[in-house]
Amino acid sequence: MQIDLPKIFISPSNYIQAKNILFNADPYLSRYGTKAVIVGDENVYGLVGDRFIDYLKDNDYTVTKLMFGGEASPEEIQKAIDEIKDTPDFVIGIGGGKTLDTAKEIGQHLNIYTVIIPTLASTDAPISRLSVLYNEDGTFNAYQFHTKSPDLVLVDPAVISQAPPRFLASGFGDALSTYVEAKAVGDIHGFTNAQGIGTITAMKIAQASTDTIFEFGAQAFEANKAKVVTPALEAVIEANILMSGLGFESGGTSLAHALQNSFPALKKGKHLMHGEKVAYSLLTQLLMENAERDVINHYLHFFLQVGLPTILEDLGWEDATDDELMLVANDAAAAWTGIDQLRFDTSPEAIVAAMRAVDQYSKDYQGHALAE
Ligand SMILES: NC(=O)c1ccc[n+]([C@@H]2O[C@H](COP(=O)([O-])OP(=O)(O)OC[C@H]3O[C@@H](n4cnc5c(N)ncnc54)[C@H](O)[C@@H]3O)[C@@H](O)[C@H]2O)c1
Ligand SMILES: [Zn+2]
Repeated sequence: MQIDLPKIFISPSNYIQAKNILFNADPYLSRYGTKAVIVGDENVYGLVGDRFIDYLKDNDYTVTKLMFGGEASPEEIQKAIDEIKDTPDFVIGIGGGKTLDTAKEIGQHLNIYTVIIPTLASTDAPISRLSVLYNEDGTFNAYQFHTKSPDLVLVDPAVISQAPPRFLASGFGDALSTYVEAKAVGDIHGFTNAQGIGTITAMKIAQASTDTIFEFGAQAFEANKAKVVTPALEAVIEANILMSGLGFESGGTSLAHALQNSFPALKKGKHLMHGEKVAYSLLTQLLMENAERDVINHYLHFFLQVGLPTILEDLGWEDATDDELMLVANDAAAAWTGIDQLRFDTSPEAIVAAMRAVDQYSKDYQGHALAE
């Protein structure tokens, strides 16, 4: 007898969020052993990483420090693994999404515990059981799926509150896309990143992420500008990282993520963060789905409030030709095999049309908003 398509929900073993937890982490880390390897970049070591290593050493851990060079590429990951001589008990990734994806790869490769410490709420990468790999030139390489999710995700809002608000806004872009994309996948009973079909649980969590951000995002953004932790900031950190992470992984990603992955196909434009690319791609998906005007306005209004891209100029593509936009659209349409099953026209022509329509809609929206 054949089984039904399995509904699958996966998650990290532990998520712990508390202000100032980083320098009080010993009780939560000691269960994984005493021999740690830590991966971070120069910037993050300077901000908190080196002090954290001192804290670990003061608490009798032995620590091997690895330097992340900036790209989660197979080459760089292999280089990091080669530097590890003596198998540690656990790996700690500290920093942004690319560093964390590298740490997950190391944990998987060495078959050791994986501890993830995001110093930003810029993506939902901390939660997932996958790493997004890139080529050295920054183009997308592959989604690398692992056999287990992180053992511990340790989130310190005091650290995250010190980062520039652009990072938090990017996290809003990534997280607000989660429900819209999961819904599109759920509508066709499509496969998710958890390698099954979605659950009501994942969909409800994705919805909760959106609701939390719309309710507390603006206040949280201001708190982040002031570099302080407030209940609103704590709420959206949980929404950007935990809720969005659980929602996207077991709910599914669709057009917006396929599209943002393809931005490098057009070899010009501004350097954008993951969540910024997702934000523009989400607006594109909403127009392709023919979402109601109130829904589009809701997202657009919020994106403008927090400085997320809503016009082509924000991407550095104000003079992009249709042929150039078609490069991106073709790449997106080719990259995701399920794309043509979505319940709306996902042809490259439809993608380009929607990208242009977003630009025009936002310009007009802003014009009217200014005139009011
Ligand atoms: N694996 C997944 O499920 C998943 C999900 C979403 C995104 N991603 C990946 O995550 C990556 C994007 O991550 P990102 O947006 O965090 O950017 P990033 O990792 O490329 O860069 C983060 C930058 O912020 C700096 N930084 C870190 N903490 C800081 C702090 N507290 N203050 C100031 N600067 C700080 C870092 O030094 C780095 O330069 C992409 O590669 C994307 O594909 C993966
Ligand atoms: Zn994402």
